[in-house]
Amino acid sequence: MSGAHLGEWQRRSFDISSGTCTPEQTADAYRAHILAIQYAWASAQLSQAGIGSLLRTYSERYAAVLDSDEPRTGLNNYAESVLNLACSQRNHSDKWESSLTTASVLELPCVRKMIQAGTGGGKSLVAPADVNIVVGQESRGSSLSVVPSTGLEAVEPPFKPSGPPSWSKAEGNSTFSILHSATAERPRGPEGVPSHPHSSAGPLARAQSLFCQHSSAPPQPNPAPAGHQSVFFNSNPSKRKTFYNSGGENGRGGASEGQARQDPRGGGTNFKMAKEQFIVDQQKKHSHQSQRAQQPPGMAAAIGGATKKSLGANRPRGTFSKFVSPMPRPEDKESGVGSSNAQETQPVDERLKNFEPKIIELIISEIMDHGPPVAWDDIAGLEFAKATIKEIVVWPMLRPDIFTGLRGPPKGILLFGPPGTGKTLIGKCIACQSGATFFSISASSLTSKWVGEGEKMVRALFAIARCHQPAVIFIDEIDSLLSQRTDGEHDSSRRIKTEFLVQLDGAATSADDRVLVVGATNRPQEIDEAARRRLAKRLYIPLPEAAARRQIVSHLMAREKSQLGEDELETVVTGTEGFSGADMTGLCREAALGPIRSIQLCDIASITPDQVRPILHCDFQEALRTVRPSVSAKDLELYEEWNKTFGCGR
Ligand SMILES: Nc1ncnc2c1ncn2[C@@H]1O[C@H](COP(=O)(O)OP(=O)(O)OP(=O)(O)O)[C@@H](O)[C@H]1O
Ligand SMILES: [Mg+2]
Repeated sequence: MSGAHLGEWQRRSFDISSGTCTPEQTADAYRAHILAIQYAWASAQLSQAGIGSLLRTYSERYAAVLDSDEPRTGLNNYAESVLNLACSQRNHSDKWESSLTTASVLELPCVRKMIQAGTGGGKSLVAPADVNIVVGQESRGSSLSVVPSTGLEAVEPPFKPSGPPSWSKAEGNSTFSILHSATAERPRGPEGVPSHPHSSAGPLARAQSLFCQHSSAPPQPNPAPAGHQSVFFNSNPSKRKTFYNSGGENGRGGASEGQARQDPRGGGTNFKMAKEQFIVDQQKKHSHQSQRAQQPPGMAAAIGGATKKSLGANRPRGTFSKFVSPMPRPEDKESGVGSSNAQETQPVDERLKNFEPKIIELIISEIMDHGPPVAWDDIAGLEFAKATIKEIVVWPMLRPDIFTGLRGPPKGILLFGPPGTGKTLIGKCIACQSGATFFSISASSLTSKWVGEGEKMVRALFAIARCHQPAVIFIDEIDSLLSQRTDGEHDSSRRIKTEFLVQLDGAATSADDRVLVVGATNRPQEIDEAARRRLAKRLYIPLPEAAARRQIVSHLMAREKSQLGEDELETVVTGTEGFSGADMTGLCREAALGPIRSIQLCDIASITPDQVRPILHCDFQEALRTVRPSVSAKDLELYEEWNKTFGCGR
């Protein structure tokens, strides 16, 4: 090593051994050591044996700092960071305070009007069935939502108002005398007394019993019918949760079931608030998705499907999509909800014992996914790249016993070339055809998922991949993950890069591991030189040649109603020199719109699909006027140049 390097090394070693460093500083120092070793290796300053021993020593020390739970010496603060993150989020375990109180109800204009009307001895201004509608509309900001059509039944089901209510000034407050009269008509309990516990209490108490049924009031010996809950949610969060969780096998079942069970009317009402229905619908959808996600990885391959796994782009998003709160909810623990899931994702392998179950769960549940299969024939042209990939990826995965020693496959492949030439498509095809466990991650999801947790995700990703061998880790747009390291860059992204390099071929990887990293990029020149060396097989994915363009057009036209003669096809092919595969697809899409554009506007509503004319050559000619190639000749030169310098093609 050079003198400067050794000096720096010495300074860091003193720092570490001084005992005054924080765990972060110690981890940084070890990381810097590892980098220095790697650079020394790259520039052949150290022997192979020395490198191996040094890397092993410092990787172990680095790992010890990263994985240790000891707050003084370790960095394993994942739970803490997650808690910090989660603290700023509101979720259904937060306390829920209703803004609707007895006082605020009395302040409502409609109630005031009714009071005045009652005081004035006039008749009711509002029909009983409208009461809840008015209350609902006036209580802005209260979380009330009332379905108007359900009327009074939804407010107070056991009441059966027959005829106009009697508005009397009895008991001082005329507003609630309507309740009093209704109480008299309430169905009686077995003892023949009105079942309402406050039948003899003052009107205010009765009003409270109606509007704040289960709030902070002391426990009631004979609770009011559960029908109240559907309208006036109380401010007690635990009961509210019980309400949501009351139905369904998984403890998160629909509100309707719970409601039917609690409904004292016996006959069972189908009344459901819009919010409840929404929750039930979302839960059904969610349980469907999780069933799909829980399919074991090998199963899809066994049924001929692909094991494409994606983190990010293809995942359905939404409030109820697959977000799993990192904090177990108390009721989940009690009911055992999620325990089966947790068991499935428990680290069963020795190698995973140092990783937090949540990270493993995150990678297994979010990175693994299933998608539509792509065959090698779906990729037009690129014969050399396809043959090389089959040789490196597919065969060694199928016959590991033959591909040993010098014949062992490289640990990393880089697919580079202009945009839209099929790099991602090849990734999908590898996923389907290699029979390996396929992890597809986008670099951005690794860097942004949990800030500061990226390197742990990377370590866990490789550890899980090693447990699921043979495995392929596909990283699309890898340049954003492994770009050149600069002085000004963020510390966390530098740590992720270093971790990646260590994992790609450090002491962490054994020669027998069948974990292949496939990176795809259209900016190969931005990739860090250390990463470039590790992605040993660098394959150029060029623009499609004439034969490939012809294949793309005929492949796409075969699925549509089209009439394109051989000569016409040839003119399309010659007219699309410089088009990428994606441009060709775009051209075909544009041409396919030609027959639709030729339909008269007045006919478009009534025409049947059979009456739409086939796609013709003139549609392609028209489309060629608007679709242009997306790759410039200058860009192409850069790729060619990079391929000549670093590529592995012929
Ligand atoms: N060789 C090809 N054969 C068939 N279709 C192709 C080919 N190349 C590209 N396409 C079409 O173009 C679309 C985009 O291709 P893909 O996403 O693989 O490009 P890419 O090389 O990953 O581009 P980028 O660098 O911008 O990510 C594909 O979905 C496919 O429809
Ligand atoms: Mg791509």
